[in-house]
Amino acid sequence: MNNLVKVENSKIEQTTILTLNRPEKRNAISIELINQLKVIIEKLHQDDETKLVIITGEGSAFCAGGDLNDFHGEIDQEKAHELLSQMQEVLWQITTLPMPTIAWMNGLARGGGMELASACDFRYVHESGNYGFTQGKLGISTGWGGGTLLYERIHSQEAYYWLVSADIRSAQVLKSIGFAQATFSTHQLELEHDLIKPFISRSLTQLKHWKSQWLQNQDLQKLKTKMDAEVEACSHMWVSDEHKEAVSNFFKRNKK
Ligand SMILES: CCCC(=O)SCCNC(=O)CCNC(=O)[C@H](O)C(C)(C)COP(=O)(O)OP(=O)(O)OC[C@H]1O[C@@H](n2cnc3c(N)ncnc32)[C@H](O)[C@@H]1OP(=O)(O)O
Repeated sequence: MNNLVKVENSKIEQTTILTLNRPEKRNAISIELINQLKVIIEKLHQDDETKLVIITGEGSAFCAGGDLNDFHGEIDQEKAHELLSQMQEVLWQITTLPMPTIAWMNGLARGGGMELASACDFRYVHESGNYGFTQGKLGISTGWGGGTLLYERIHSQEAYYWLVSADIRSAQVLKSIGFAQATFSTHQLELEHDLIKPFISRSLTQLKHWKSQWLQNQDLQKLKTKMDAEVEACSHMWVSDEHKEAVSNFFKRNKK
């Protein structure tokens, strides 16, 4: 089995780094990748030693969103619901992990890649990347619960407008609207990076306490209900002609 998600555990720093590992597909999330992520995140829920989880991508991209070969345009509403639910469950499990999580966005992100980043507690973005909730241009909405999470991360009117406009934004803009906490310029993720050091210099007990406080501050039951509603809404848009055409245009564009 290919490791579509690489897992590195630093015993000294008690940090686990998950690297999406399909650089040739810009780390698009396939069904197989979802299955691997599910197992890894489940294990982290039982982990009493990890202080910090970092999610990043191999190569030039953080994540190009759902793999449009698997999440293709011809599936029916029920199948779309089933597939979207699987990744929504992964996002939910990431959101509720008992330790802090960082999306280390090493490069561009689109669609579901932005949803995945929204499930993390913090987002640090590469200064040369560009980032967009582009679902709107594909005739759908966010569908993994990441739109709901976006409303938790930035001002609600800003979130609303970003989802409608579906525009692609720079790292600087992400920081200015509060989606990203900071930008970085390095191409290598080092645990001694100034953005990561504050986390690993705290004790496990402190970090778990702050994470639990962070989760208590959100109404998790309501959040889950809203994420479920998002999956349902997106699954109905999945079968629209507009969406089918957008997916077909993407593959035609890539064949040129
Ligand atoms: C609820 C989930 C909703 C979703 O996430 S729907 C998907 C949203 N994402 C997208 O629409 C992104 C589509 N991709 C793109 O726009 C561009 O590929 C992107 C990410 C800007 C990267 O551009 P470039 O660096 O120029 O690379 P490229 O276009 O030549 O792509 C390299 C190879 O990766 C593949 N790829 C990129 N994004 C993919 C995707 N989402 N699903 C399936 N395959 C994808 C692309 O087909 C190409 O493969 P190949 O080399 O032609 O075999």
